[in-house]
Amino acid sequence: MTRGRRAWGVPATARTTLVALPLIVFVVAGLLAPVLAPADPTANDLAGSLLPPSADHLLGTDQLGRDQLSRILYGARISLAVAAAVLAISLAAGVVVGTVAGYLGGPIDRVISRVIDMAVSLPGMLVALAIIGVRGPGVENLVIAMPLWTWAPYARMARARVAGLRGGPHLDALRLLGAGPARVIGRHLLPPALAPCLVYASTDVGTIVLGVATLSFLGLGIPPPHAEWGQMLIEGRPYLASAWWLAYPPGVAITAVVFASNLLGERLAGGDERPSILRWVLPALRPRRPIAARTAPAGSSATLTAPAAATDAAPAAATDGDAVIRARDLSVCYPHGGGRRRVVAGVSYEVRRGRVLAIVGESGSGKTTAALAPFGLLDPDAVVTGSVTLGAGAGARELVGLPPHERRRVNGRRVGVVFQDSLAALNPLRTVGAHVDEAVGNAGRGGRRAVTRRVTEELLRLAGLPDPAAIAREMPHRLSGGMRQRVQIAIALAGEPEVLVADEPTSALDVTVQARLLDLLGRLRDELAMAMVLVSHDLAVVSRLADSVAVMYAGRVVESGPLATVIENPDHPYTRGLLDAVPRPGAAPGTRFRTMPGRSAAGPDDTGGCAFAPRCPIAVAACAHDRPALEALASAAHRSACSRHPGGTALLPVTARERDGL
Ligand SMILES: Nc1ncnc2c1ncn2[C@@H]1O[C@H](COP(=O)(O)OP(=O)(O)OP(=O)(O)O)[C@@H](O)[C@H]1O
Repeated sequence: MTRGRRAWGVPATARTTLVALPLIVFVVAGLLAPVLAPADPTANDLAGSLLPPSADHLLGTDQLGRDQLSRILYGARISLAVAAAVLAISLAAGVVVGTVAGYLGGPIDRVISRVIDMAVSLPGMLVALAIIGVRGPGVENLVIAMPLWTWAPYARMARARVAGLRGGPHLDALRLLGAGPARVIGRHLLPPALAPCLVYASTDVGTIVLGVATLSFLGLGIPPPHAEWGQMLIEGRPYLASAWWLAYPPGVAITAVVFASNLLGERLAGGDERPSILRWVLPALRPRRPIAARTAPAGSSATLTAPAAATDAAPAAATDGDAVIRARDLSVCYPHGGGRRRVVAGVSYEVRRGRVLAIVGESGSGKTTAALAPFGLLDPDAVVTGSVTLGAGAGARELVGLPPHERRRVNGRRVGVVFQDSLAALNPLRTVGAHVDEAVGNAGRGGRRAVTRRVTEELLRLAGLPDPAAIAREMPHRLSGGMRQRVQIAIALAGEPEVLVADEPTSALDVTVQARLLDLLGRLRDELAMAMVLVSHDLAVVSRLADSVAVMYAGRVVESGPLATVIENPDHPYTRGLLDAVPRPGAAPGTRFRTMPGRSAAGPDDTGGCAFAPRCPIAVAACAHDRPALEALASAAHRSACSRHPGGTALLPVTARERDGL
């Protein structure tokens, strides 16, 4: 049966309420006990002892003449208050400890995980007995003793949830916004960690109520004369045969609460019905109709289109010497088998204001790593070397090796990033508006709530989203993929960045939405004169937007230059292979696109010669051991790393400046 549907004509919410009804009744009864109870639950009346149920005493009286109904009502108050206190402590301690362990990972996580394992394996009731045995019975000691074993399952659940989220693009996006660990944990990891714990807590209510009753039954819980259900059970036990109304009502109350809490927990865990916070956390469990974008349709981006004019001609906003980002000899290593393995080697590029550099290559060629390395967005164990300068003159900043607190002043302000997986990059718990508000605040462009929201709506409008006020109130999963990418663009624009990095921004979208998004990026580039780095495996996509291109293979740039030159006169056999695999204008109907044989080589240092040689149709023996350098061709800006130069263009001598730039 589909979740949320009616069974026997009863809606899911009504069935959940029905299941939870005994719990709800006792919570309300406990809260209203001073109003509802007909008598003082501790007032003795020996003349009226052991009276059976009657109109005066609906549940009779006990051996001291105390009204049983009043004691049941006050018993609910005490049992559920202790359960609430124990749950609050266990939840808070467990979720915080588990979240910190899951977030930090490494040795701290391992130590905390062992402690959690030990706490879970302890016989909880024995621990509570030992502590109460030393400290004595009483509400306070119960509240101290019980969380000592009840916190551990929450910690385990929270740790598992956060460890699963730790490496996600959503956290990369937050780091990019300049969020510190406290903000990441507090705002973005605690809520999802809390969700499964809340489901478990609904079951735990019954366990704790039963535990309190058991301890009271053993004389170690709530001491007399307090009305407590376990206490009432022990007092009624000798009268089971003669005065059944003493032991049965508290027994029924305990059973009802335990059953209701277990059934409720089961329903919530099964996803049949969720309180609102869980609905935010697990949005995928409900079928949703994405809101359709209302922007005008555009043409397909599936064909390769060379720019009309040679792309050396800068857009109006750009002037020579406007380089906003310059990477020199950028390399990235990861720990590997006791040593290090380079995955990107000696990459150099520069992008000027109002220009777009596309980094293209097959999967695993290192394009994302080369594009994100300057901004500290790789895994923490990545070792980045070389130099990347952001800006020019007095505002220039070296990004490689920037300490985290200084990086926070760059990311989200001077640099914006659009990630490939828009759903993963956005927090499913927060509205679109909250995401953009945060980016606006971080960029120092916010103010009072209403002012920030106005800026947010302006950014959403700039990103081409219709009805920004309504979109701001939506949750990310309610939007289509194209709209979520526009939200990411709005977030990236919040700091009016000098550089926008878009990592495969359109690869999950259909061609029409892809084309609209690329047009939007092109418009923003022109209007805001940003430098853009566009990462893509698809030359057809980049041909729509890029001015220059760097083709990467096995962690190295193998060809670079103005887009029109590279497309019309490719030199490297790998670039030719990429071009042969996409539709080109003027291709005869029925033309078959060729795919390159073989698979991409693993890394830049895996072979002594040209990494592409094993797949190259024109390789000669020397290619296997001589690694060709990136050399300038007929135009100094067009460079290729192939010793055979199948483009047939003459080689120019390379100056030191040219060797370092595009
Ligand atoms: N955390 C990591 N640890 C070790 N190696 C990594 C790590 N991240 C990436 N790599 C390696 O770096 C190389 C380049 O990866 P990268 O993601 O930059 O490639 P890509 O060209 O962007 O591919 P894709 O389009 O599939 O993302 C790959 O060989 C990849 O396995």
